[in-house]
Amino acid sequence: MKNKIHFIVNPIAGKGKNKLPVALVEAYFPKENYEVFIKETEFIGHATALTELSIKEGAQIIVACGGDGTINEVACCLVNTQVILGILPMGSGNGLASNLKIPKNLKKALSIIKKQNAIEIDTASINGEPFFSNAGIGFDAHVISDFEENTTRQLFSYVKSTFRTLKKYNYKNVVELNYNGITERLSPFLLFISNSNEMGYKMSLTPRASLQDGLLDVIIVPKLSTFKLFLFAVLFLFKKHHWLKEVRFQQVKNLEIKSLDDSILKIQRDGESILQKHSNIIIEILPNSLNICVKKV
Ligand SMILES: Nc1ncnc2c1ncn2[C@@H]1O[C@H](COP(=O)(O)OP(=O)(O)OP(=O)(O)O)[C@@H](O)[C@H]1O
Repeated sequence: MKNKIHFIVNPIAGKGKNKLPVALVEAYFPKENYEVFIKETEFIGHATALTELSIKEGAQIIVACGGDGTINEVACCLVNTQVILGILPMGSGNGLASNLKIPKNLKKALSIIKKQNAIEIDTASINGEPFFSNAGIGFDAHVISDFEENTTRQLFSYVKSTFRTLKKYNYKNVVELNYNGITERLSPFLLFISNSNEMGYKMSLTPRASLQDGLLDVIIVPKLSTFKLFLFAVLFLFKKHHWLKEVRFQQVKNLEIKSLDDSILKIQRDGESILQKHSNIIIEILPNSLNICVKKV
C-alpha cells in the first residue's frame, strides 16, 4: 500500500512567498510508492480544517509547512493519534523546528521526513487548547498582539512591536499562581510557559526546557523598574537573564493562573493571540502525546 503524505502549506508565513513545488516533493516521494497531497491555507484556522480532512483521507504523515502558528493548527489535530507530524520550516521564528534541529533548507527538511524517524514529544494545553512551543500572559502576549497588526511577519516587525509595547506596557493585571503546591500573587512582567527551549530566531527565555521531560518550564518575572527592564533586555540578548535576581524558573506539570480582578488576560499561544473568555487559566503538560519526524542522530 502507498504511504499517504499530506503537506499543508501556509503561503503567508515568514516572508510570505511560500510555495512547495510539486516536482520537488515528487522527487523525494515518487508516485509509485507515495500518495502525496499538497494543500494551501487560505485563512486563519484553515490548516486545522485541512488537517482534519487529511486524517479522514487516511494520511499517515501530515507536514506543517510554515511557522509555529501553522504547526499549532496542524498538530492540534494529531495529539494522541498515530498520525505523524512533519515540519517544513517556512515561518519567521520557527522556534519548534529549531529546537528539533529541522533545517530551513527545503531539501534537507524533506529528506528528514522521508526517513520517517519519528519520536514522541510532550505537548501542552491552555484551557484545553493545545500548544507545542510556548504560551504566555505577560509582556510577550502584548508584543504578539501588537505584532499581529503589522503587515509583515519578520524579525524587524517583532523588534518594532517590542519597543512599542515597552512604551505602553502597564502592570494592571494582578494574578494568583498555583503550581507545585505553592500559591503566590504578583503583577507579572513575564509569565512565560515553555514546552520547547526556543522561541524562534535562536532566542530562548527557558534554555533548559525539554520536549521530552514531561514538564513545562515557567519563567516568572515580576514588575521591574525601568533600569531593571533595560538590564533584563540586555542580559536576555546574551542569554544571561537568569543573572537577575528577580528572574525565577519553575518546572511544573500544571499551573493555574487566576486574574484577581476578574479581568480577561491577554494570552499568546505559539506566537498567536488567542481570545480568552475566562479569567482562570489552566495549563497542563501532556507527556509523549505527539509523534514527530526528526533527524536521526
Ligand atoms: N492564507 C492565509 N491568509 C492569512 N493568514 C493565514 C493564511 N494561512 C494561514 N494564516 C495564518 O498565518 C498565521 C501565521 O502563521 P505562522 O505562525 O506559521 O507564521 P509566522 O508567524 O511567520 O512564523 P513563526 O510563528 O514561526 O514566527 C497563523 O495564525 C495562520 O492561521
